[in-house]
Parts: sequence; C-alpha cells; structure tokens
Amino acid sequence: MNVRIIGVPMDLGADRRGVDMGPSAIRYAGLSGTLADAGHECVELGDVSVPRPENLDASESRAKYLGEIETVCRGLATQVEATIDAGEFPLVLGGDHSIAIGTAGGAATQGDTGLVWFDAHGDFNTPETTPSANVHGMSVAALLGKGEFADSDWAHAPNIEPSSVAMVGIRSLDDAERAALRDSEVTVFTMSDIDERGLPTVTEEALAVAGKADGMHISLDMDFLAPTEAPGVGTPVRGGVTYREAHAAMEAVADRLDSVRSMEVVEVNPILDSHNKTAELAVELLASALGKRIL
Ligand SMILES: NC(=[NH2+])NCCC[C@H](N)C(=O)O
Ligand SMILES: [Mn+2]
Ligand SMILES: [Mn+2]
Repeated sequence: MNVRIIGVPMDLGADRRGVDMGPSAIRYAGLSGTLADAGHECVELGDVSVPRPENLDASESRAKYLGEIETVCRGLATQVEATIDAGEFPLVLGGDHSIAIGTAGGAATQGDTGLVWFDAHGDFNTPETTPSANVHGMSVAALLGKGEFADSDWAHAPNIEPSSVAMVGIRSLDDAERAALRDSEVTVFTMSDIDERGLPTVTEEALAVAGKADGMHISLDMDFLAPTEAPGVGTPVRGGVTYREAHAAMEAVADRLDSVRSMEVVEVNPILDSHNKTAELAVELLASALGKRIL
C-alpha cells in the first residue's frame, strides 16, 4: 500500500500542553521504517501548520480555539481528500483528537463513510454540554452535526450516518454526553462489553457497523489503552484495554483494510510519557492495523 504520513501538531483542543509534539515522537519511534518493513511505500508529507496557543485568547469560549481548529481541519481535510483521490492511504498523526473533524471529514468527501472510534471517551459533547470547553471532547458530535455544529459546513459531515459510527473501549462519559449518546444511533461498546464478550468479538461488530458504509475511517485515541501501557496521554482513564488486546483489535482492522479509507492516531503526549513508550506503542499498533503479522 502507498501510505502518506500527515502530521498535525495540534494542542488547541485539549488542556494539557505537549500533545503538539505527538507527531515528532511517533516519527522518532520509527514509524516510516516499521511500515516499510511491513511492505508499505511511505511518503512523508510533513506537518500541517497549527497556530501557537501563546498568541491566542480562549477566555469565555464554550469551544476553545474553535476558529483556529476550523482552519487546521479544513486544510487537513483537503490533504486527506487529495491523498485518497490519488489512490493512496492517508495516515494522520496527532495532535489532540479535535483533528478527527478534519481527517474523517476528508475521508467523508468520498461518499458514505463509517467510523470506528477506539477511545476511553465518547467525544460526544457539544459547546452546549461540554464541561471543559475542549474541542477534543466534541469531535464525533461535530462530525454528526449535533447542537451548534448542525449548520457548520466544515465540521458536520453529512456522509457520516450515526448508524455507521461505532465506539470501542468507552469508560468515561460526562452526564449530558451520556444522555446524548443514548439518544443517538451511534453504537457504543463500553469496557463492560469488552469484559463480557472479549475485544476481538466487539471489534468485529464495530467494524461491521462501520462497514455498512462504502468506506470507513479508523480513529485511534491512545487513551483507549490502559494508562499502564500508554501513560503518555492527556486524559488517562484507568481500566483500558491491554497491550495484547489492542494488537488484536488492530489485527481485526487489518482484516478489513480493503474498506478502510484512512486512519489516525491521536493524543500521544511525549511530555507525560515515559521514555517514548506511548509513541512506540502507537507505531506498533499502526503497523498491526496496516497488516503487520508476527509470522
Ligand atoms: N479526545 C479526548 N481525549 N477527549 C477527552 C474528553 C474529556 C471530556 N469528556 C471533555 O469533554 O472534556
Ligand atoms: Mn478521543
Ligand atoms: Mn480519549
């Protein structure tokens, strides 16, 4: 496969600084070499430019830096679209999870699109419900045009139907977010589902939900994993999936790779990490998702 690597050093969507260094840490952990060893041609497109928060004012906003995030996501969506149009595979490195509005939005320019969201969080808040005003907690709601995002031509992606969205690994929801998810047609596989039925089964079902669409986008938030495995994330939540479970989930993605249009890994924060462990794990998981096998 021809893979184009796009970095998005975005930290405007989250409270903890440092996630902007995620793309560098993932590259430093050997991404292109690992993917080349797995038989992929990799082209490095470098980073999308992101404004520095030091020069901006986010006070009083219910969605901090939304204007800047819009500009970045519009640019990112254009690059993702161009990559798919060229017959290549966009692999996007975050940055905080607000960038998914651009990545998934770009994938959705191609038509009916499903979404698999591996995350501890639902990212289903809107500016009306958010407790933090952080846009990384709103990405799925934005893509589905919830609340204030209904009229937004850059965030709302009408080609993504809620019934083609599946979340896996969920264990932290805000009250209004939980109510909104319950009311929606999004399929949510919580950690309880994983405990009862196992991650491979649950991931298969999530891929089947998203696979009803013509193509799908895979979004991997590293806080999907237990913080013991992935300490370098800004919003860790105890009780996530294990190292081996995460690989199994990514191997299930690889089995469906023909219908995967794009993928991203987000929320790697090297400042909070231990010896780049989380970035190294991100590289391993991306390789598994793109077809690397033990034997
Ligand atoms: N992509 C993430 N890590 N999102 C965390 C979101 C946390 C919380 N639900 C919020 O809205 O602020
Ligand atoms: Mn997330
Ligand atoms: Mn998360």
